[in-house]
Amino acid sequence: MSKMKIAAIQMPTVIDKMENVKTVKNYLEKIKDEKPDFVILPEMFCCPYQTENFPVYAEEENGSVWQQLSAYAKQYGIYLIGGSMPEKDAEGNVYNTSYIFNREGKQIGKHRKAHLFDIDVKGGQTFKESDTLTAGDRDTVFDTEFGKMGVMLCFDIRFPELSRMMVNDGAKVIFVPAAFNMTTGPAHWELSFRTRALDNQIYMVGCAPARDITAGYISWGHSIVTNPWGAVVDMLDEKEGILLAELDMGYEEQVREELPLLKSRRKDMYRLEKLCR
Ligand SMILES: NC(=O)CC(=O)C(=O)O
Repeated sequence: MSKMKIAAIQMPTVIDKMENVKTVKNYLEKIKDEKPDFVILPEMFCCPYQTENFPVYAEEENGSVWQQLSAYAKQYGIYLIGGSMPEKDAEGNVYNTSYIFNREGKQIGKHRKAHLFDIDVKGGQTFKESDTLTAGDRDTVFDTEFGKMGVMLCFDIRFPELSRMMVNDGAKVIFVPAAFNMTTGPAHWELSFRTRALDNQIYMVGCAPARDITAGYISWGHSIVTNPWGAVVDMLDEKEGILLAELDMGYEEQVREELPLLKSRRKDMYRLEKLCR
């Protein structure tokens, strides 16, 4: 199958965890006639994005939010990239985790954010995920009838090594639940999605929370799809809404043939010890 339909739900995040889960259901109901193959939610879609909230909202895998997402994937017959939520493990570590469900509601992937968002921009955004979160340690690629797909979380996009690992593992599209802010958003959001799409000749799909100017962390919004040529297919503004797009895997192959960047890599020259120091 060459063409797949995606929907990115740019929803608001409110304090009541399960209210956010209901919002997902309302959106799925609204878009069901569009018959999307993949639906993606924003980073921390059910937990206001603040470090002190992560341990409080955290659930173990199979918890109440997980159960609902699994049920929605099955009910609507979609692949659901469940944005992200705080996950706690048996040792009490908390991760920023994206669960991925197939059309039967079975979990087929799980990504724990590997690069924690610790920044301190003078006169701009300060944030320290590592105050309450533990980092994941692997890339995430899963199988579908359209080929392999990848998921990474927000700050992960800034590290080209991770997307390249996923493409080497066969990812045809990279889904990115994310929440840039009013400092990094205008500067780097579109640029990051276009760059990763261009250097990997791949579709990138970003889904952000809708902007709430009263929130402790203000989301940039602008959910986006970029294509293997590095162009923007579509992008929302900051308001609540849905981005629907068709991704053509045939076009991806065509770009990779016409401009053979992946094939022309000097693998004989690149050295792990030079890339990782
Ligand atoms: N939530 C984030 O990880 C934000 C981010 O990556 C950014 O650059 O902003």
